[in-house]
Amino acid sequence: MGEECVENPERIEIDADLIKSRNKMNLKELIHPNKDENSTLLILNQKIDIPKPLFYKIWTLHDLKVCADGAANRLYDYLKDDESIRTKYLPDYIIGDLDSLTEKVFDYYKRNKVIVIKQTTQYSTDFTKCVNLISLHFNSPKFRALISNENNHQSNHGIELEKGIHTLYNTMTKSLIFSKVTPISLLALGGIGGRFDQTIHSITQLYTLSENASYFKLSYMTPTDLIFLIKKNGTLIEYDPHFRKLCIGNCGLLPIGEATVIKETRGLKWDVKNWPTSVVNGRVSSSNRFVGENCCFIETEHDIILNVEIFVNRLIDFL
Ligand SMILES: Nc1ncnc2c1ncn2[C@@H]1O[C@H](COP(=O)(O)OP(=O)(O)OP(=O)(O)O)[C@@H](O)[C@H]1O
Ligand SMILES: Cc1ncc(C[n+]2csc(CCO)c2C)c(N)n1
Repeated sequence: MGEECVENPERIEIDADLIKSRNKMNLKELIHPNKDENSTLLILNQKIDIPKPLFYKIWTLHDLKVCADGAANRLYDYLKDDESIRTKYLPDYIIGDLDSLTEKVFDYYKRNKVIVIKQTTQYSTDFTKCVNLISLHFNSPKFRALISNENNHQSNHGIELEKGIHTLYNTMTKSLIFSKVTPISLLALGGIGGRFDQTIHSITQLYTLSENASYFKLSYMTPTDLIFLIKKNGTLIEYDPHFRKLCIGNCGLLPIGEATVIKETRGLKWDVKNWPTSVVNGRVSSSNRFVGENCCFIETEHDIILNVEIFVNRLIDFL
């Protein structure tokens, strides 16, 4: 069958019941995780640049809060207005090689009983140290026991200094039955749009977690976008019509990891069928948008990255 592209009106009805999709997701749940999942807000080392009420709300909606190294400086600075606020928003963990964490911020969070774990390896990023830590936190009773043992406080919480977190993680995954693991909704702030190597590394994490630790549902929130991975073989993306109308703008289907074919989309302004897409040949569905009243269906031959423009000033009204 040849390729097709049709231009739809601004609103169309999509009958979700008629769509056979392997995966279903709700757009809002990327920010407001479902209560039956474990959830983590991961703060990466870039200036926090979203409205404060939204940040506070997102914070309270997540079970666990983790700062990657210098991200703790960013959190500390973001909450500079009022000391009492700062003590309300203490992360559960700070982890990294601790090269960017300032002494003042290190002392502050240590004093306030935040668990600070040093990992010196220069063969993984502080981001991946965080990801391994988050999985251990939720899935390893042994790790939790190590952390809660007061005797370990002075010795990096009993975690070997170079790459202990990776060793513990690798041991744990050997006995982890993935299908039984409670999904972890992981919302990362920062990581995109600053340094380009870091940005690309962040994108690699969408693919590698989907492949190797699929219980993670990772997405990035920036001041302009939500960015996440759509698995191959069909995903139905659902949303509230008002949420779409007020909080959502453009979207892009981005074959960053590999070229693919978009088998079918239903509910985009420009819906396609059998549409080859690749970064190399320059055929990418950018500046598209959701026109399905309450859902959109996307089916691709390989995993693909989706960015959805968000209006951060309005999000708070829907959380
Ligand atoms: N400029 C940036 N743009 C995007 N993401 C960033 C940026 N700086 C840091 N990050 C993210 O925050 C994490 C923690 O930041 P940190 O400064 O500790 O970086 P790092 O892992 O030590 O890398 P490097 O030593 O290359 O700066 C990084 O692993 C990365 O995911
Ligand atoms: C081939 C190769 N390229 C780069 C690095 C450097 N590196 C990768 S992750 C990291 C930690 C950042 O905090 C550093 C320094 C390496 N080890 N191997």
